[in-house]
Amino acid sequence: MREEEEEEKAVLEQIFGSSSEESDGSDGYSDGEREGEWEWESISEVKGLWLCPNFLSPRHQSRILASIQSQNWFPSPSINQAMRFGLQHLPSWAPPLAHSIRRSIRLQAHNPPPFPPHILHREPLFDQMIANVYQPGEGICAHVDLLRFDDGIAILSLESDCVMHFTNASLSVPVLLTPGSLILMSGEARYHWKHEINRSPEFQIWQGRQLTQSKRTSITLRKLSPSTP
Ligand SMILES: O=C(O)CCC(=O)C(=O)O
Ligand SMILES: [Fe+2]
Repeated sequence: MREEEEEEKAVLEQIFGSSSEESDGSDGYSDGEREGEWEWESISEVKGLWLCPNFLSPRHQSRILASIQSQNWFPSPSINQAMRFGLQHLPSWAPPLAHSIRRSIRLQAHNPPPFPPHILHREPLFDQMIANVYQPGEGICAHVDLLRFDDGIAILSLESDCVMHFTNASLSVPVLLTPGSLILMSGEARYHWKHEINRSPEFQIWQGRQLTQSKRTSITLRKLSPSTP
C-alpha cells in the first residue's frame, strides 16, 4: 500500500472505526454502529425534504471536527467557510459519509425514498463540499442553492442546535437541526423552497423551548451540475 493510501486508511479508521470493527463485509465501509439509529423522517410540508436526526454518533461528530481542526480549515475568526471542488479534493471522511447516506436510505423502505433513484445511484454522489462555521448570532440568509449545483444536497449539522426555516411564497416551515443530524433536499425542496437560519436573536425557539446558541459547524455536500465548465 502506498504511503498516502496508508495515511488515508488511518484517517478513515480514526474517524469511522476500522473496517473489521464496523464493516458489513459486502460493500466496504459501513457505519455499522449507527445502522439501528438511522430513522429518516419526511418533512411533509416540504416535498423532497428529509431529516435523519441521529445520523452521526457523538464520537463520529468529534472525529470529523478534530479532522477539520487538525487541517486548520478556519485559521482565524474571519475565515468561516471552506470549500472543496472535485472528488479528489474532498476530505477523506466525505466519501465514507456519502456511502453511509446511501446505505441509510437503502436500509429504509420509504416510498418515495429520501433521495430519488437517479440521485441515489449517480457516481459520485457528491463532488463538492462547503463547510460553514457560525458563531452565536450568525446564520445564513434565505436562499436557493446555486444552479451550478445539481439536484440532491445533504447538510450535516455539528456542535450546536439550530432551527432552519424553509420558506416558499406562503409558508415557513421550521426544522430542528441537532448536532449529528443530516438533512437531504431534492426536487421541490431544493429548487422551489428557500432555506435560511436566523440566529440574530440570542436564542432561537423550538416548540416553546429556548435553544442555547454556541458555535455551529455545518458540512454541505453537493454535486456539480454536468453543465458546469
Ligand atoms: O449551514 C447550513 O446548515 C446551511 C448551509 C447552506 O445552506 C449552504 O451552504 O448553502
Ligand atoms: Fe444552502
